[in-house]
Amino acid sequence: MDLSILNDNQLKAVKHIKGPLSVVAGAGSGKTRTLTYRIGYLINQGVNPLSILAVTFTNKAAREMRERVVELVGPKALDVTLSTFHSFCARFLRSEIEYLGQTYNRRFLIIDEDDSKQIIRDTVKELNYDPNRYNSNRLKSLFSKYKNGQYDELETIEQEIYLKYNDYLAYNNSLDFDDLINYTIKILKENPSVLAYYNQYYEYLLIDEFQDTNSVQYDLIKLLSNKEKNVFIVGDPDQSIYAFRGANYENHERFVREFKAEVVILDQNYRSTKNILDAANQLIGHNKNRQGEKNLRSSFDEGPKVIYEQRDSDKDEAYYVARAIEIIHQGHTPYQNIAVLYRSNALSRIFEEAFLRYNIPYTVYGGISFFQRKEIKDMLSYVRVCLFPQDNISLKRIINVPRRKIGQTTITKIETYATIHKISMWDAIDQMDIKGTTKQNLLDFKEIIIKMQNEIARLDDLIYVVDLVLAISGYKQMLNDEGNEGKDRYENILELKSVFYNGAIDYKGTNLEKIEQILDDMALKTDQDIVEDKDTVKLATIHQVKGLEFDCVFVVALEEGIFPSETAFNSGEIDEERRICYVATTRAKKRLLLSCSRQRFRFGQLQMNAPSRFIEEMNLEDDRIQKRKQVIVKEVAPSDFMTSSDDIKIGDKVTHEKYGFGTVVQKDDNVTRVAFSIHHGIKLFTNGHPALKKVIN
Ligand SMILES: Nc1ncnc2c1ncn2[C@@H]1O[C@H](COP(=O)(O)OP(=O)(O)OP(=O)(O)O)[C@@H](O)[C@H]1O
Ligand SMILES: [Mg+2]
Repeated sequence: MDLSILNDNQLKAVKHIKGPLSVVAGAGSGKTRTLTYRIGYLINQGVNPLSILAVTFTNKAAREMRERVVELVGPKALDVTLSTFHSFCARFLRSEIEYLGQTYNRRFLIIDEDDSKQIIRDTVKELNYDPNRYNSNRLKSLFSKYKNGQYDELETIEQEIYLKYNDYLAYNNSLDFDDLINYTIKILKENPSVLAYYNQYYEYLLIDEFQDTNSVQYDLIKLLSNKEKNVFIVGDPDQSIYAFRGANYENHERFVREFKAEVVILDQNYRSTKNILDAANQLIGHNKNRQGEKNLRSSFDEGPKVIYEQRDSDKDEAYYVARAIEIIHQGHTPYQNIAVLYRSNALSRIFEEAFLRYNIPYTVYGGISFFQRKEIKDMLSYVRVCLFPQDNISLKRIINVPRRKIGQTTITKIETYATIHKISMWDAIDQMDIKGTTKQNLLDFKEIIIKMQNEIARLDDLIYVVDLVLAISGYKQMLNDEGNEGKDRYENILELKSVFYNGAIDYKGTNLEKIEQILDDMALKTDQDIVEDKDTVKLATIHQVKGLEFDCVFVVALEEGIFPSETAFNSGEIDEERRICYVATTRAKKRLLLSCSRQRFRFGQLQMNAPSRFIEEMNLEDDRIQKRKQVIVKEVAPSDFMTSSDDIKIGDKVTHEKYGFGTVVQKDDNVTRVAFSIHHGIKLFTNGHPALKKVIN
């Protein structure tokens, strides 16, 4: 292992063996690299790889880190536990969940966000509450916050839904993502012998992207660390962008305080050119209450200037980006080294259209992810039911897909019977008294599953699991009958084969044991995990590219109301938005292009937006930005306006005593929305508000 490529502070961190250490460092300063080398260094110093637990933010990052460490020290590194918090907890619970008592057993199902929402919807319906008022999206995020300790109390009806939702999960031996972490903590807290075992087992903990841990994860780290406290955390408080999930950038200081940790600061950036880094540093300098303020230095020349472009319409902006990509691509930058980043998923569409037109190959992160597709979930549910026929949630998904004349009424009847008799639906089918053909249809279904079970157990290569399920279930026939759309879905399913293929290599044990691990992995996939390394331009939200880097980055739709987002009202939230923008700009290695548009269709309405304040804050050397500052000042000359404000309509120019010149961007029955200059952003007024004066051109 060659340590000479590390700088002094990196080396100091890598060589730190005993006791807690916090590496606080800016973007691209080699935090992740330092953590990777430290794992290698520990192993070289004779530390048992089994006693090392390293936590990364995504499964993909974990896989890449494992590959790197294997390169550094060889196959011994395969024994290191390298996973996300959720995967670690899933693994822990697969062996320890029975400590929770009767309700759960090891064969639990991990349900994803969509499943959770569906169960909440069903619960609200069953309790006869208004599904609009008790909207499943809102409740899901509320329950999640509640489970994470971000909320102290739920209102009475919410509490009722919450309890019933949890009962349903427990009854069906299933856990949502939040449960994974909470139950792990619960077991460790309540069972000193289990805690002692894990404390003895894991002697070294390493956490990447520490700035995005929430308090529950923090508690878990604390529990897992034994009295030696060999805890190594790396992170950048300026890149903390998961406040909405309870992440707290102050955890760094808390860690240093509570663990009495040593601190190492890295301030040499090895990713971006000087121009890019200057812009990023200027931007983040506007945040108040920064923790561990640092001044990042670039290791490179100035490089090309950061480019800023404002277009008249969102479509124009997308075409501008497409053309720029073509030029950059012709200059020998592969598509895969280019990323287009935006604040929220909905903004991708207009760029996709432009890329299609220009024949630019692209991949969108997120959206409907591969593993959320119906056909993929159906396939996995079949496999689940083969492994665990008692899994009601999976069984319900596929019992009548393809159609087997088993209607919703029958399914509900079986479920009710099963609940009353405290048995699974699978067992209920045998015991229930059902008439004629329906009974036969149900028995036929069971027969299909039993046949699959037998065949899967006998397979000598797991790559055939998918074909087998497709054929025996009749799913393939069903897709065949669907024509073109069926063909697409069939192709998606074929992609699953590689997952089983890889899983078969990665895991040991019987077919069933391997499949069990593969299913867990898939349940815990994140957006970053899905995108393959094809030569395509990556379209992504900023949250999805944390920790990654690209030669060329476009940050688009940089407009007041979009980025910073309209919902970020107070200065704390604006600071979070600014950190998100900082993450975006620091993904770029060589080129950074910022763009926005004057008009944009959003939520079905035409909206006028001012350029984001963040552009000005980057202090770019760009005449147009300087000129715009002057224009704004000039346009608020007080003599040009009349006083009536009743007839203000969308597109009108207005002025306000405090906010100056602005444009009306939206108006409904009650409210007028006005976009002011970058300093003030979008403001809301009741219609006819006297403070708004229309400007006569
Ligand atoms: N000492 C070094 N010499 C040369 N290159 C380095 C050095 N340290 C790190 N790098 C390179 O710098 C880039 C950024 O490193 P890395 O991703 O580890 O930074 P990071 O601090 O984790 O960034 P982020 O804050 O975005 O997570 C990588 O391409 C890495 O290989
Ligand atoms: Mg990193």
